[in-house]
Amino acid sequence: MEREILVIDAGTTSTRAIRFAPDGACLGQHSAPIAQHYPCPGWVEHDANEIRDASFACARQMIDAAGGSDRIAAIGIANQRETVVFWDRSTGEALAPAIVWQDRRSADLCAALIDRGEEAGVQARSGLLLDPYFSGTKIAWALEHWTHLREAGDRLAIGTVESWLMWHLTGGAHVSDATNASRTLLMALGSGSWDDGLIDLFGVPRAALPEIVDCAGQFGTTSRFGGSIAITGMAGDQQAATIGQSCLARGETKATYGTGAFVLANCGTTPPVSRNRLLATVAWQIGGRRTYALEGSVFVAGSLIQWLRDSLGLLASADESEALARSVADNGGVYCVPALAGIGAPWWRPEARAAITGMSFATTRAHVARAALEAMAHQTRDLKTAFAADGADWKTLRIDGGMVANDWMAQDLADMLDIPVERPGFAETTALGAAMLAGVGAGIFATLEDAAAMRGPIEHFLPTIADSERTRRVEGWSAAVQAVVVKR
Ligand SMILES: Nc1ncnc2c1ncn2[C@@H]1O[C@H](COP(=O)(O)OP(=O)(O)O)[C@@H](O)[C@H]1O
Ligand SMILES: O=P(O)(O)OC[C@H](O)CO
Repeated sequence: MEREILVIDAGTTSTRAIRFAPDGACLGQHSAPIAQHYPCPGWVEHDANEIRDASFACARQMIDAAGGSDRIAAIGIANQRETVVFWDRSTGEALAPAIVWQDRRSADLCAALIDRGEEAGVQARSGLLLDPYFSGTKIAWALEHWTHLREAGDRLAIGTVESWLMWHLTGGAHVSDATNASRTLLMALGSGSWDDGLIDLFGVPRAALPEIVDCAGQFGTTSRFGGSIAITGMAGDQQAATIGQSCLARGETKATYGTGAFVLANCGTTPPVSRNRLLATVAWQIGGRRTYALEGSVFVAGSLIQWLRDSLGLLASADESEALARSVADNGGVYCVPALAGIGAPWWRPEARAAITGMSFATTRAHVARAALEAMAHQTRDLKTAFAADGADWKTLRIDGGMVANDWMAQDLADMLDIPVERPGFAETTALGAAMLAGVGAGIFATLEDAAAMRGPIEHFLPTIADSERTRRVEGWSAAVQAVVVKR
């Protein structure tokens, strides 16, 4: 019997372990929720120990189900990106809460750096923008406000979530893969190394940072689950999904609709330069050679549906949004701009706040639910315009993530983008991409193209609506979005 690949996918709201056969068949999965902590408005924290312990408990369960560590050929890791962990090298203990990608606490620092005229230089070197989303200003904030981190001196280790998990899996390897490193604001995009100028700008002690490594290779072994297992794949979750969607050729594009929504277009082996406030990022690095992507990051996607359900009590379940959207002929003039955590690409306004516009006494919760789902297509369409202006127009869009179980939304994306939309039968594309990387790193596959044989069947959604209807809806959305995008 062929041995399996185990993936740990440490996401924002949950972490999971998934078993794959080398042919791509999913052999089992187990997940655990991750508690979200909101100590102040705009702050989002995780307990780093919980991420580690829950991820490893899921992994142990799946390894036991597989029949023990001997049955596992390799481990791959995918993770929520930008979230930053601080720990003590001598004990391995977390020294502070993990500051999550959605956290806005460094908004003032970003604004000050923008006012000082730093953004163009930062973008030219890192491919990113000055937004609290990225790890660099979160680290700067933590070092300024949490004095015990500075006092830890040489004992301080800083890393993103894969780095934290790798440390504990291997018993002390301090590494980060190039995709995760490319989200920190500290890496030079062209060279794949830490950038001294950026490190100085954010006041980060270089010795606290991990070594930047490939996404596939022999990164170390773990004995946590019995016998020794090699860890051979590692990538940020959105880059892993790009690989899992087999966006391996230039121009191929995917969109993942989970807590947030993230669109990545393969841009080949030269770092792209955005003139339309998209991000340039590493898609993967293998053999020291980087493939790049342009990215549009939308901060609020599935979390909008969760908010309608949990905070407003407007939905009984996330699934109900589909039945409600279908129950009305149109949105009744209602538009929802989900800037609940500021608004990301292509506007990048951390101070923007959400709005539901166009309501009357005739408005029902079905109209609001429909407007919330429609917001996904509208936000994606705005990104499509920005990508096209940056020379990366999409011919088709490959979609995945928890939200795309919603057939109505998948069709609405095809209708509003006016291109075919492809949805894989197997939704866990992030884990699949990490398994593909681990398979390459373990030598099961020679290349990612070979590993793409793990991908299963695809379902297609084709545009059906008239141009006039699309135009009418776009005009309504544009008016609503203009009302929330606060000019600096
Ligand atoms: N049928 C559905 N319609 C709309 N949204 C959904 C549906 N099912 C799940 N969601 C949303 O998808 C999100 C979960 O997706 P997932 O990819 O698991 O997220 P993440 O990996 O970011 O934790 C939740 O925010 C949930 O509200
Ligand atoms: O955990 P997810 O799937 O919402 O992904 C989060 C992203 O990596 C943030 O950049």
